Amino acid sequence: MRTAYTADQIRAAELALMATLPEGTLMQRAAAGLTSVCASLLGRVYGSRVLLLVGRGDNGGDALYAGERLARRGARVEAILAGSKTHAEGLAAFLEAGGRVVEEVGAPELVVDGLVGIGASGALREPYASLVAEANAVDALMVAVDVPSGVDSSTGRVAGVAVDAHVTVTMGACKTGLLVDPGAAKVGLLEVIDIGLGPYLPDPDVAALTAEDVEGLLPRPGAESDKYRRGVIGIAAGSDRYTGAAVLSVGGALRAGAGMVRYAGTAPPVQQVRARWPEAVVTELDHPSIAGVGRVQAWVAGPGLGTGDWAHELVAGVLATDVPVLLDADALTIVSRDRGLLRRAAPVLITPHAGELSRLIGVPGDRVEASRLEHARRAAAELGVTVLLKGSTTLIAEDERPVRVNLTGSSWLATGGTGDVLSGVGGALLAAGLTPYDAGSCAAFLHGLAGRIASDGAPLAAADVADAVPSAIRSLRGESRSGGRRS
Ligand SMILES: NC(=O)C1=CN([C@@H]2O[C@H](COP(=O)(O)OP(=O)(O)OC[C@H]3O[C@@H](n4cnc5c(N)ncnc54)[C@H](OP(=O)(O)O)[C@@H]3O)[C@@H](O)[C@H]2O)[C@@H](O)CC1
Ligand SMILES: Nc1ncnc2c1ncn2[C@@H]1O[C@H](COP(=O)(O)OP(=O)(O)O)[C@@H](O)[C@H]1O
Ligand SMILES: [K+]
Repeated sequence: MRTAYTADQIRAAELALMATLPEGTLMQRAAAGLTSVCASLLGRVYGSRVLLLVGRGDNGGDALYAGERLARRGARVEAILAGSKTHAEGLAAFLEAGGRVVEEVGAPELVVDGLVGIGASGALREPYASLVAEANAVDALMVAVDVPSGVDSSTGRVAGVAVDAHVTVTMGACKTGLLVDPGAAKVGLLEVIDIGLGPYLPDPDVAALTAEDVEGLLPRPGAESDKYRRGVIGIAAGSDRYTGAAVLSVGGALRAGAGMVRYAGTAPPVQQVRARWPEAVVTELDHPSIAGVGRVQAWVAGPGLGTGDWAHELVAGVLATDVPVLLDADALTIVSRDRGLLRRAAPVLITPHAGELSRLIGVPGDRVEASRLEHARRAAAELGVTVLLKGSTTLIAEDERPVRVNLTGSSWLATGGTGDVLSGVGGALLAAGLTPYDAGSCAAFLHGLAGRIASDGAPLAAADVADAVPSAIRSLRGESRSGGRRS
């Protein structure tokens, strides 16, 4: 499990650790780690040109001490002092080692962003904002110290301009804002420097599953398994107009290892599902009731279903059962108009994108996008359900638990129908007995990995993602060894 923490959590842990150590030890550890990352990026330190952007706080101190070390190894290190004051000891050490203070960005090979770290709040003020815009435009490697300046370390919010880092060297432990978009998109490669914080860290604010975790959570059939025990999933999706959503959701469920898929829909999607997935047991509905579908261990409702009375009645029927339900797409529109439907004893996993979540909690979509973590948490608490918020980083929120962040995925997944596949994958895992929290996190992980495999750097179609889910599951063992990094 990869874990991340808010600025307050990190600060409290640092204070506890600092009390056990001589003054300045932590900053020297941070600077040593930062120097070693910069040195390996530069390849040859001697003669290289490095620019430090130095703010007024300890983030600037880290940069100055790393600048000192690089200067001692023969780099030509310059610093722009952008704060109203500067870390005095760090500056003295930097100057002593031959570092120079400059006013212009110039033409460095590598820029160290030490403007602000966990002490920042709100949009970058001047002169930082202009300096960041200028430095982003320079053709140089950009290394952010602790956090790319402009990214809120606790939430991932980016209120204005932010450093576009190639590498972020973060101290002690990962910060939440480095994993959550829009901030996560500014991080580049993430390097965590061990400064001895481990024993002082509390329960994490957010967590990300690794391939090893998913491997451990996924059910695997054994000698005693049969199709019913592996989990039967019911899928109420598709409509006369949107037949494809049904095919994709059923495909996701079958490829993710459902023991059996029972599909229920009107004649046109039934025809399509039958043709593409003869494995599915289909029920053609002539009225909106799942009464004749047969026993299932979990339901998926919503993809391509429509939002009229017919769909409303069908979704209400699904939610009236006593099994876990995954609601996606049109079912989310239906429950946002009739939230009472969510009052039920068995668990609900909802899988909205930002627009759907905005309708559910009555917050404008751009605000949800800007503060994804806050709104995923809020929806989970307000609605009493598990929320899987889709997007470039997918979040899984449940009241009183660390939010899970998914680190797999590929921007090529931004194409119609991939969400339908995800609903089937999540539903199959619910039917297999995983909790909504684990089913949602594992589904997001596998779906992201399948997206990467299906794409391999080129466009994909949603059906390819479903087809790649078995490869994703097969690759978990290899990924466990390599750490499952985001591409
Ligand atoms: N503690 C430790 O043990 C260790 C800490 N370490 C390092 O220290 C860093 C934290 O240092 P920090 O606390 O000094 O805060 P930091 O982020 O450098 O600067 C905050 C200053 O910036 C300003 N400012 C705020 N918002 C702003 C904005 N929007 N736009 C412009 N300015 C803004 C604000 O100034 P003010 O508004 O008060 O004038 C405030 O004073 C941490 O990230 C890590 O790198 C490591 O060495 C490991 C050991
Ligand atoms: N930029 C992106 N990077 C990674 N994944 C993305 C990106 N955009 C969308 N996705 C993923 O693609 C899927 C899209 O789902 P959704 O919006 O429901 O589409 P649809 O309704 O067409 O199926 C989600 O799993 C989402 O997390
Ligand atoms: K920084």
